[in-house]
Amino acid sequence: MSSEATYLDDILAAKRAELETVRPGNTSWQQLDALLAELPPCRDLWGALAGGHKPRAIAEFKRRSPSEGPLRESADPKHIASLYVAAGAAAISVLTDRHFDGSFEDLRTVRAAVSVPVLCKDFIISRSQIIRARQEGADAILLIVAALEPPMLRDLHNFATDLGLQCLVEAHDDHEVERAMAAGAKIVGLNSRNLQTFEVDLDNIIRYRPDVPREGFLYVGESGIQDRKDVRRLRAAGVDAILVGSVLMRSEDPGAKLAELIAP
Ligand SMILES: O=P(O)(O)OC[C@@H](O)[C@@H](O)c1c[nH]c2ccccc12
Repeated sequence: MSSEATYLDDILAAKRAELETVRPGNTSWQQLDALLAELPPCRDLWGALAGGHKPRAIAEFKRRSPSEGPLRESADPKHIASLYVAAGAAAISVLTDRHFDGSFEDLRTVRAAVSVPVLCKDFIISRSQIIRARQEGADAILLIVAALEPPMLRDLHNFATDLGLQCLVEAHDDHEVERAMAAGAKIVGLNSRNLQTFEVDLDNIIRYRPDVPREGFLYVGESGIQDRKDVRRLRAAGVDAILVGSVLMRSEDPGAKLAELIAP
């Protein structure tokens, strides 16, 4: 990790402070088993992304973002999620972090409104957050390589998997892709947005595609996707799925925009 303080560092510091006020204590495996027995099984993100016409779409519900500002602040998650699914979304990502005006309420609302897998989009640095995500109805979580030292990334990946969650593991370059796979990631995301400058470079998604084997892994292109031309380039490069948010949330008709993006 770089020594310069970045936007990611700021969010992680806020997250640590938040977690300290929660003091979850240690949950025993017995307690966890009891908890899991009460919860519905997770929906299969891998299965949703693996089949059908590529790239599959993970459509994101995001009210605002530090990089883009307000997108659709008073949006109704149930309505937007239904539009996404009708337009062909394979899965839905929901921001739950407060820097994005996200919440677990949004996650629960979306989970109840659709039958596709729902990804909890947050800055996860602890087991307690993973338990919470599972309890709130997440089918999958995001783990960010740049936010976690290798042993922690592996531990959280294993822990989430034990709870039945699938992980989208996010990298920004070839080194991080390697770390993701070393931690056991099968669904690898390449985030085209630079976390320091917020600049987006879709070429990075294409550049690092060869670093992830086509068999046994899925490769997800994340962030900055704007139009059909972008999607066509990513499709030609062999990207399995795209994660797209801002352009949909800003659109007058998010469903129509998604359908246009992923049309064959
Ligand atoms: O809104 P965009 O540019 O279409 O990007 C979606 C998604 O990739 C982005 O929200 C994202 C990717 N990784 C993250 C980590 C945390 C918060 C947000 C993100």
